[in-house]
Amino acid sequence: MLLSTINMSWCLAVILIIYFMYYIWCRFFSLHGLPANLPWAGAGNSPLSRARIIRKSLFGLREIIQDGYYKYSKNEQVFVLPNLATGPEVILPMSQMKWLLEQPDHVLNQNEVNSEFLHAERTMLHPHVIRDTVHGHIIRRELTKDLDNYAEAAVEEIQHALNNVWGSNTQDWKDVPLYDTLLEVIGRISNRVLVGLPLCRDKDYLRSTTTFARSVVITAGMINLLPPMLRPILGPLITAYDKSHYRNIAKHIFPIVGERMANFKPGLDYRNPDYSKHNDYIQWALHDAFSHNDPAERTPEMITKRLTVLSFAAIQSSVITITNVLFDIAASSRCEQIQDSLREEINSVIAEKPGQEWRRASLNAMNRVDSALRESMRLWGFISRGVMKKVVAPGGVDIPSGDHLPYGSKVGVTSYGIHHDESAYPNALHYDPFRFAAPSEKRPDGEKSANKPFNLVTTTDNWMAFSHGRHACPGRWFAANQLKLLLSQIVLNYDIESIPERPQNPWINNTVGPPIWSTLRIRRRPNTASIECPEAPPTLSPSFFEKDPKDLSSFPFPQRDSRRPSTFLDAKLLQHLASTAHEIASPITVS
Ligand code: HEM
Repeated sequence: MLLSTINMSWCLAVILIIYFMYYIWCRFFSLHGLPANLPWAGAGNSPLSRARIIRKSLFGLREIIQDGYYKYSKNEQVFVLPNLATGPEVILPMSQMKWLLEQPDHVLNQNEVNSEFLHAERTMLHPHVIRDTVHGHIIRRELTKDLDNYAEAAVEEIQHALNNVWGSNTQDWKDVPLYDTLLEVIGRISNRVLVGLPLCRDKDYLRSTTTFARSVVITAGMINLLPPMLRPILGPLITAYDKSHYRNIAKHIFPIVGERMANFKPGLDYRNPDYSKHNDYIQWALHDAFSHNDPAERTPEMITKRLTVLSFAAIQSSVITITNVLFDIAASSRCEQIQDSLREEINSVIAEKPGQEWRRASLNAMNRVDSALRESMRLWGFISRGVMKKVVAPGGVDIPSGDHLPYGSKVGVTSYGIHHDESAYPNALHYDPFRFAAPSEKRPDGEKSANKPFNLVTTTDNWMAFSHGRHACPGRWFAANQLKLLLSQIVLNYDIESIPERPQNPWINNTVGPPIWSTLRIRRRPNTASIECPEAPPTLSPSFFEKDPKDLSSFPFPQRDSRRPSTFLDAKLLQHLASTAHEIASPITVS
C-alpha cells in the first residue's frame, strides 16, 4: 500500500515536471507554427535570444515594438512581435493595412483577439456577452443616436461629480489623485446615461461598477500567465473579486429590471412617454431582448451581466484617456496658454449656440478640445496594437508576403510604431495639443478626406487609438462626446497647475496604463458656479418599495460568496505594477 502511494506520488511529480517543462517550452521556445524564416523583433536567430526577448515583452514591449517597426515595417518586411502573455503576433508593414482590413471575419477575426486577451469566457460573466453583438447594436443605435438627448444631463452630472471630488475652493490649490477622482467622475457620467438617476450617484453601486471596470483587465492578465491546466482550478479564485462586484451590481439592478419587466409591453417604443419614462440601457436592453426570440436574454441576470461588461468598456478606457490628457496639459511648457486657448474656444462656441451649448454640433465645432484629446491618445493609446486579428480559417491564411500563417496565429499592425514615427508626426514624442486642429491641407499625416480638421472619432491608417476598420470601437462617438464635455467643464471651472515633468505610463505587456498613483494640483476658478451636491438618493424609486415584496420572490438574486472580496490581492498586484513602472527605458517628453 505504502509502495503504491509512493509510486503514485512519483508519477504525479514526473507528470507535473513534464507539464511544467512543456509550459516553459510553449511560452519561451515554440514558434507556434509560424514560419521559421520570419524575424523576431529585438531577437537574434538563436532560441535563447528569442526566449530572452519573450521574457522582456512582459514589461519592455515598447522598445521591442520600436525595434521591429524601424528595422522591418519601415523596410516593408513582416516581423514577429513577442508576447509572453498571449503568444507571438505577426506584424505586417503599414502598406498592407488594406489587405488586413479587407479580410472577412471567417478568415481573420478581430473579436477573437479581444476575447482571448480578456479571457472572456472566464472574466466576462457569460459566454454570450462577448460572442454576440447585442452591445454593438445598442451602442450604435441608442447610445450614439441619442447623444444630444442626454447632453444636458451629462453636463449636470459632470458638474456635480467634479464638485464632489475636487471641491469648490477658489482660494487654495488642491492636490488630487487624478486617476481615482476621474474614475468616479467618468463612472457617474457613464452611469447617468446607462442607468440614470438616482443609481448613478449611489456610492455602493458606483464602487462596484468602477472597481469591476478597473480590475477585470488585471484579472485577465493573471489568467493569461497561468499554465492552461491550472486555469480551471485557479481561474475561479482569481475572478472571485470581480464576481463579488458583479453580485453587488446585481443587487441594485435586478429589482429595477423586475420593476421594468412588470410594466414592459413588447413593441411599444420606450420613448413614448405614455408607456415609459425610462430611456436608458436597461430599457434598451429589454427591448433588444424581446426583439429576438431568445428567452435567456430576457432575464435580469443577462441584462445585468451585459450592463456590467458594457460599463467596463465605457468607463476604463475613458478614464485612462482623460487622465493622460490632463497630465499632458500640466506637463507642457505652455500649460497655462493651452488652458486659456481651450477656454477661449469653448466660450466662443457656446456663446454662438444659446440653449444648445453642449449639443453635438457645438462639440464638433471645438477643434482645439478635439485635438488636445486626439493628440494625447496618439501618444498614450492604451493598447499598443492597432488592428490585430486571429486566423480562424481552418486551413490558415497566406499573407501578402507569401508566408503561410496557421489557424490560431495572430496578424495585424501595431499602432505604437506609426503613432510615434517622426515621418508621420513631426516632433512625434512631444505633446502638441493643437496638432490636429489645423485644416486638412496642413495636416501632418497626409490624409485628404476633407478640408476640415480631423474629428476625434475618425480613425485612419496613421491614427488607431480606437482601432481602425469595421471593428473599430463602436463606442467612440459616445466616448468622444463624454470626453469633450468633461474636458470643457474641467478647463472652464478649474485651473490645472503646471508640473515640471510628466509621470510616465507603465507598460504591462501590450497594455499602457495611466500613471494611476500620480497627483495633480487643481484650483476652482473664481466666479464659477458651485453646484450643491446632495448625498446620493435611494437606489430604487419609492414606488418600488410600495410593491408587495412577494412580487420579487421569484427573482434569482445571485448568492453572495461567503469569502470576502480579495482586496488584498488587488492591493498586492497594484504594488507590484508600481514597482515595475521604472522599467520604461526612454521616457517620452512633453514639450
Ligand atoms: C476613450 C475611450 C475609448 C477608447 C480609447 C476605446 C478603444 C477601443 C479599441 C482600441 C477597441 C478595439 C480593440 C481591439 O479590437 O483591439 C475598442 C473596442 C470596443 N469598444 Fe471601445 N474605446 C473607448 C470607449 C468605449 C466606450 C465608451 C464604449 C461603450 C459605450 C466602448 C465599447 C467598445 C466595444 C463594445 C468594443 C468591442 C468591439 C468589437 O469587438 O467589435 N468603447 N475600443
